[in-house]
Amino acid sequence: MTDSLSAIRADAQTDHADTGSGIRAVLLDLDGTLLDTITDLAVAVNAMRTDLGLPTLPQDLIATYVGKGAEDLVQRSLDSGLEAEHQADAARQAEGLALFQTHYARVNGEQALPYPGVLDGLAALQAAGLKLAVVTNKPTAFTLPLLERTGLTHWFEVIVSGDTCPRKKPDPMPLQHACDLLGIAPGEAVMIGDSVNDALSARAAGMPVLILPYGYNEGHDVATLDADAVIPSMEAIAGWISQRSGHPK
Ligand SMILES: O=C(O)COP(=O)(O)O
Repeated sequence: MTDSLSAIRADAQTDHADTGSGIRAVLLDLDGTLLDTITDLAVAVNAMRTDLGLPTLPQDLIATYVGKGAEDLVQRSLDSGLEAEHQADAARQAEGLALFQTHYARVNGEQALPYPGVLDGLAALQAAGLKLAVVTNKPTAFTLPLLERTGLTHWFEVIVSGDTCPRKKPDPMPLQHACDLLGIAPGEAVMIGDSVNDALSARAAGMPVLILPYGYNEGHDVATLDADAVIPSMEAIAGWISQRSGHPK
């Protein structure tokens, strides 16, 4: 862990739920899964571009750059539409990242909203006795205020952000770390996400993965992902887990 504040652990060694499915915990992606954050992200990206004398980009295009963390979002937003020889060098990227961070700190959470079904879905998972964790590529400095501002913090025993571990999704490390903090094996968790980064990290960690179709997925159809199922909304996830046990609720 690079920052002791980047992971929150509370009550993680208490008795574990037995849903009959072998699943004890649900790991949830943040951007594009729990919260629709693209408006605030696009405001910050375009404010950065304006500061650098660049034209703004359409929000839908910026949405295809979300998923691999803030540095990657800034790099892709600076290089958008440019040939390789004109792409931003390290100094330009650092300047862009600093500007993005300043702007995003100002607007983070202003227009972010839970997707339909998220609150009922979290309530159903919690009622089923499942432990809940966030595993996001968003940096800690933005994750924690965003969860606070949108009233979601209290649902989660563990929060693993993009800078909590040395490697981000699609590496399995942050998912494995969340499981360690929860005191469970990766095979006892299910990952819920919207993108290739969630699907690949879950597969590599050896856990099932369910995909929600409304997020960002870097501009690609979610049907192309290697996932156990594409589920229409968070409300359906508790049902999927209980059906997996052969004892539908
Ligand atoms: O910050 C990002 O790029 C995406 O964050 P996520 O992992 O919650 O989708």
